[in-house]
Amino acid sequence: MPYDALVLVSFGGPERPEDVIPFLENVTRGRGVPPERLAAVAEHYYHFGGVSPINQQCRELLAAIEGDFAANGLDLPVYWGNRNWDPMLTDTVATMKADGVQHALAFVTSAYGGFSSCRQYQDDIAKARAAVGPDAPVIEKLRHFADHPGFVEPHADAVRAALGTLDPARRATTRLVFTAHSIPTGMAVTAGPPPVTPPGRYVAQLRETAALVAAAAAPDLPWDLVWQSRSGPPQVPWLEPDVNDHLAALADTGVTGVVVSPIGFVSDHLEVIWDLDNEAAATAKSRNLDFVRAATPGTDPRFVAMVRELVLERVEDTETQRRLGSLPFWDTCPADCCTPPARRPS
Ligand SMILES: CC1=C(CCC(=O)O)c2cc3nc(cc4[nH]c(cc5[nH]c(cc1n2)c(C)c5CCC(=O)O)c(CCC(=O)O)c4C)C(CCC(=O)O)=C3C
Ligand SMILES: [Fe+2]
Repeated sequence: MPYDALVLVSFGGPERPEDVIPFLENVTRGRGVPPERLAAVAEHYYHFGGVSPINQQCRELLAAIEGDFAANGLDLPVYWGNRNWDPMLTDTVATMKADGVQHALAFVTSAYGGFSSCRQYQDDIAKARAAVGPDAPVIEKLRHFADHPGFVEPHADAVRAALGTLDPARRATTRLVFTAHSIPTGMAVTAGPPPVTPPGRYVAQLRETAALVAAAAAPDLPWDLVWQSRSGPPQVPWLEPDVNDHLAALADTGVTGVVVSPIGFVSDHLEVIWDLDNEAAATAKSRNLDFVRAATPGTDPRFVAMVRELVLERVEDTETQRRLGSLPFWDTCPADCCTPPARRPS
């Protein structure tokens, strides 16, 4: 085993009301997010007592990975560090160094390519290593897992279960609506190694995952891929349609119910429990649409086992790679992949 640790790398979130604003400042520094948007998002966090669920979800995933490694004889310590809030990745990498870790793998809680979901995490790792100094452990990010059965199957089961709660008599007018975080269109068209094939790797992978989940869960139903949680100033174009606009448009065409599946995410963090369970659900209600939100993988044992499989496929030969899709994929992103967006003053 050429690796001596795994580090779980995630987004991070506040766990006390007084941490909400400093957290949001970390997320949006230099990114041109308007102050009104920040104030509105702060309210979403205050609605839940200033506690984002994401850190607790990471603790649970960490414990589940440790349990899975132990049960399968994989002797690899597991660490956890975030981009935006405690435990910050730089502190984690310092601890790893102090513990003698030399060559770690990183599992990032995002399945897809693109700047925010892949390149920025690699930049976070590089910055943390630079801050820790020349003896910092080498850290290699594991591959995109958008089409891994350990990710697709839990999403598909969740869609099936959600559908099961809707009136079967209305199935013919029910629709699957897959969502992911909207990103600026300029970021979408630079997602992937240049020359980027339109629509860019983020959108292409999401479309493929949506198709895989739909085919496994409900091949008879039509589906759409739409976007949620738009941020940024109104004059900057982001991926559209927004899920709320889309639900309203569906209601106008005679659709009676929707299953909303957030395939862009691995756990029920704030953008799921607020933007979907609250906002999108209210939009559906106002249009008389039956609405049910499908669960995210969380600590589904297949998702947890996937992390071990991703580690082992790195060590063993590539024949062991399990995947359901057909987009090109690789272990190591080229250095010029998913170039950073121009920084804007905040
Ligand atoms: C692609 C993508 C993912 C999926 C990949 C991944 O999982 O990493 C994701 C996840 C998340 N985004 C999150 C939270 C936020 N994202 C923001 C802002 C932004 N997200 C962006 C993109 C993404 N975001 C972008 C392009 C921006 C604009 C600013 C910038 O260019 O960076 C803001 C600022 C306020 C606002 O919403 O405007 C917040 C608070 C949380 C934590 C939720 C919790 O606390 O439970 C999670 C998991
Ligand atoms: Fe975000």
